[in-house]
Amino acid sequence: MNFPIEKSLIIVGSISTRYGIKSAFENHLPIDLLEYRLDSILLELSLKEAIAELRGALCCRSLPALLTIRSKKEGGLIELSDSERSDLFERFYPFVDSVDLEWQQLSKIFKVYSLYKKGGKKIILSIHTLDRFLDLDGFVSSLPQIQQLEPDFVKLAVKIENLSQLKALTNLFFSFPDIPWALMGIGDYSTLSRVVLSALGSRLVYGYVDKPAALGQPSVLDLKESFQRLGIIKK
Ligand SMILES: O=C1C[C@@](O)(C(=O)O)C[C@@H](O)[C@@H]1O
Repeated sequence: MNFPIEKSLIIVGSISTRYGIKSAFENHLPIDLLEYRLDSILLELSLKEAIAELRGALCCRSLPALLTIRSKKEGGLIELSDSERSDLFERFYPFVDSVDLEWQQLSKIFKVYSLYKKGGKKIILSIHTLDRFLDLDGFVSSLPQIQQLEPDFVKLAVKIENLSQLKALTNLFFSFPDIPWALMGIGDYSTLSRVVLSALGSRLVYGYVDKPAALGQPSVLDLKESFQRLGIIKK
């Protein structure tokens, strides 16, 4: 299935529950890409059940799919070893169109990156700081290494506690205009940050399909309503 790489703003719908797997294709949601948070889905289903349900949904998908399996260190919801995560990423490789990998943990599952990259699937390299704002200087110093890996998107999902932090994040667009950014805030400024950052050029914006996957994450329906009202996307 084709990843909508040509779109300037890609709306990603996060699915975290069994209900979400079942309902996503039936509802006509304003989504360009479905994110499957397997670490969250595994709270409700056994591994065997989750694999069966997800494969069933993905083999006849009508929207491109993104696979995310976060470890606890990356803000994930269940404890999975690096080899368990690698195994799951490999099993679902034929059924998804893109993958989200945490930059700081990449060396532990580098073979997953190589597999997806060689297969031409889209790669999102992410950094999450769910409980604090990012050390921007530290991040900028690691940008050359990140760029060497040629990710399709560089994603930052960080807690924003005041407007100066939001402003600091927006500076990345002007300092590094050639990077395909996916920038978003978590917490009280979650929705405002997604509106501002999407208007300025963030390529991916996340909302939830079934339940919030992060503090303050808006629903995809709320995002669409705000974006249309403000003229960020057409009605
Ligand atoms: O990294 C992200 C962004 C996110 O944390 C959000 O804030 O919308 C939601 C997660 O499911 C996704 O993997």
